[in-house]
Amino acid sequence: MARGAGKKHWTIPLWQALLVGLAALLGAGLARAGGAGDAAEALAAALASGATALLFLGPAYRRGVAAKRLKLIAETGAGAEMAFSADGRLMWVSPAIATLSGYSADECVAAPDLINLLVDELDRGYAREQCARAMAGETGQSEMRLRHRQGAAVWVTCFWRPVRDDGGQLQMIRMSIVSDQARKTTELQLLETVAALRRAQGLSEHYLSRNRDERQRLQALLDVIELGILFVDADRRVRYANPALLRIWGFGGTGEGLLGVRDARLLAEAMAQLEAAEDYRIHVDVVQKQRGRSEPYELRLINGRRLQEVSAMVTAEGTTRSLGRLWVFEDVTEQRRASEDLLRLAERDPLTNLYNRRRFHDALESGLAGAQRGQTQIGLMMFDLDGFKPINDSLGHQTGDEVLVAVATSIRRVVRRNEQLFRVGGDEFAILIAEANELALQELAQRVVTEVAGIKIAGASISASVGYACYPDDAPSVDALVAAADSAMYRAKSAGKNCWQTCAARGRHRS
Ligand SMILES: Nc1nc2c(ncn2[C@@H]2O[C@H](COP(=O)(O)OP(=O)(O)OP(=O)(O)O)[C@@H](O)[C@H]2O)c(=O)[nH]1
Repeated sequence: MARGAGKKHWTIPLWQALLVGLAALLGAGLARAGGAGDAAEALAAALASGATALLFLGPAYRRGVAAKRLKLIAETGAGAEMAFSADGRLMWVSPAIATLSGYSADECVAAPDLINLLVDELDRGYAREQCARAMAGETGQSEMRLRHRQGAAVWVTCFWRPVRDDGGQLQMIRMSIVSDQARKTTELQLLETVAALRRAQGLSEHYLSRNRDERQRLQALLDVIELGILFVDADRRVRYANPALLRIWGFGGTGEGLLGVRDARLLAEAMAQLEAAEDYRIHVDVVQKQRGRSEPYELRLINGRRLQEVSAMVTAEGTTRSLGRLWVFEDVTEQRRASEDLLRLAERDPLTNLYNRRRFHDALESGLAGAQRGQTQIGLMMFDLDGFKPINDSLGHQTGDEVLVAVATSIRRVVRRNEQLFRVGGDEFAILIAEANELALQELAQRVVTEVAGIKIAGASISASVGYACYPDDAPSVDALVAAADSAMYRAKSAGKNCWQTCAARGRHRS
């Protein structure tokens, strides 16, 4: 709207306007009007209707009182009141405009462009549109931001309506401006809170989804892994069991089916499958009291399978509070079988399945060390087949093999618990006898001679020459003992074979 015409914002004398306004109020019914906005409307109507209303006024003193009241009503409203002429000039504005905008009523009336002065840059275009509507005689309201003199934006709602004379002619436009700042601030705070909540919700959904993905990956891992995983909580109830655990222990159902089951029930089911069940129960009691990771424990099942078990207490992050215990079981049957096969290959003679020379030396050393510690005697008996080469040559290598296997089988039958049998060379064997005594050695030597001589294969004549010596009486070391037993055996060969001899120092001869 265009600037006001004069310096003052009243375009007719104040006394005249107030009195005319009061007359209009009386005429229109003040009781219906009620508020400051209506008072301003009445004032505006008075401005429009001009001096004719003066006809209804009373004495001079009453005029003065009414004018003061009307002025008071117009000037003390919470919002600013404005009156524009029909051609858009600001004719009057109440002092409350200073509270809203920081500009005095005089400054507003004098402003060359009221919108530029009062309205925030962002809303100026909108304000001009609204003005054009008002000028076109529309009634309406619009929300916009004023720009306070001190820089802050102030949200307001403007109510505007045309004021017409009795003939319908546009006399002026009346506008009320009410501050919306408090409501807007609350609204903005609310919006910010909602936005913050949405952000928080988005974030938590993001983490939830990440968590779900993480769980899926972990679940997939635990489902395919061959290790049996069992988690038992601090109340000793199952919280998790993966499919491999059910397979390994032969537990029926699913992992969910075990949820909440007491660990004692699982232990009982496990113990029913174990070879040394009581040992395992003791082991479980011991590790339950340990905080850290337990040592691997090997379990032998009655069905021949072997399991390895490790467990560890799980504590709450950053504390020592126990959340329960994680048990991991691995079926090591195949691994053990493979390593036992390797060990057998390394220690045993593949033809006779007797311990080989390598194992013989190990056993000899540990046997001598044991005898030394226990102050006991250990005996070494060596025997070699007589005329084995001719058997090979005449009957074939295959028959020779059969003879070797037959010798191993028959001598294995005559050795006792404290005696170990070895094949130390082609047709050469040894027996290590712990806690040996002379009589037992002689009896064993004779049994060997007799057993070998009794073997009948393809009409071959089979016999053995046997010699023995003892530690520490005949030899003080491993090498010396081997040499002494060997020499006794050769003495038996020299003595005609198919007999036994002890070492030369003792001077014993064939039985
Ligand atoms: N069939 C077979 N023969 C073997 C094996 N290992 C060694 N031999 C043979 O065993 C024979 C051992 O011969 P000797 O002990 O020296 O000869 P011997 O005829 O027994 O002579 P004496 O011991 O003096 O009676 C050799 O001919 C070897 O080839 C084997 O695994 N299988």
